[in-house]
Amino acid sequence: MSYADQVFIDMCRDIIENGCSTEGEKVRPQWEDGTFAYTVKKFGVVNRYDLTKEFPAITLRRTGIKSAFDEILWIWQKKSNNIRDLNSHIWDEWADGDGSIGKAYGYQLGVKHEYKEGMMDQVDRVLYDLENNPYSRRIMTNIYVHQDLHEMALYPCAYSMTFNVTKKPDSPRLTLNAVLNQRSQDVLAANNWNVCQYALLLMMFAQVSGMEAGELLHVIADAHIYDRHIPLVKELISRETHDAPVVRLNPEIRSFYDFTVDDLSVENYVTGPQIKNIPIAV
Ligand SMILES: Nc1nc(=O)c2c([nH]1)NC[C@@H]1CN(c3ccc(C(=O)N[C@@H](CCC(=O)O)C(=O)O)cc3)CN21
Ligand SMILES: O=c1ccn([C@H]2C[C@H](O)[C@@H](COP(=O)(O)O)O2)c(=O)[nH]1
Repeated sequence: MSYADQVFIDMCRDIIENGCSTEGEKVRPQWEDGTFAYTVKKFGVVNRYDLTKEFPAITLRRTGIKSAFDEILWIWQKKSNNIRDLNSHIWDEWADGDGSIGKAYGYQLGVKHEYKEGMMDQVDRVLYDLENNPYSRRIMTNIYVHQDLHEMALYPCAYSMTFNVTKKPDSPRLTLNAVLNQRSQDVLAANNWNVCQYALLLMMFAQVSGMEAGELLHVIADAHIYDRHIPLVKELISRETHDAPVVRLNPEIRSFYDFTVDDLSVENYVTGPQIKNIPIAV
């Protein structure tokens, strides 16, 4: 069993057995047929993944690691808010006629801000600090920008990364760790998707900064399972599991902006069958 399988199974059991239901309450999302999408939820789920041990992919079903990587490049590297720059269709429901999802995700990461060192966006600020000031405790991004929320198709869910550098006693390389703060998590559709994405982001930032990728701490305020997902999750967590896949980035890439989807390799990814057509609450 992969470590991520264990974390995922424990989290789902805890939500189903001890979570609170929003049934009959005032909720925002709806199913395609217009009925309200209620959830069973837990407040404050915290999961820790050590990337020096294995890649945090579940094997209960296949996480689209390549598509997840493509989306993280769309947000963090292309800094795009247009679905035409994305190779999957996961954002189609939230895009306008021109393909834009508004001032969300990639848009915010591309906004330049004034610092003492000059004008930089949040991504370049992180890369600058990792190179010049790795022990800073101020290396973080935040895309939950209140003044722009009214122009976002969906408010950012995974909204902040805090990077923190540590050193092992006998290692020449520094270790890059990160906290991913997420206000809201659709556990079936996107938990492992988000975990794999931010693990890959941490690996990319570590590599181009000459560091080793260490721990990813995932802090989720509202971890929920949608009502129509409950039977799917129950079946999913009863499946047999496998060892974690081996996931590598092309070690020759030296600049964050040079990574492409072809620089990701996923080997030995043995999984259970895909759950086809998971309904997504909009
Ligand atoms: N209710 C809801 N849940 C979400 O997870 C979610 C939203 N809304 N709104 C915006 C984005 C879109 N996200 C999504 C949407 C769909 C998949 C999805 O269907 N994934 C497929 C694989 C897709 C692929 O590999 O290309 C899966 O099987 O998990 C993943 C993330 C995450 N976000
Ligand atoms: O990266 C993502 C993006 C979205 N989600 C989920 C979490 C919620 O189920 C919905 C957003 O609805 P809100 O009412 O705005 O919380 O999308 C995710 O898990 N991961």
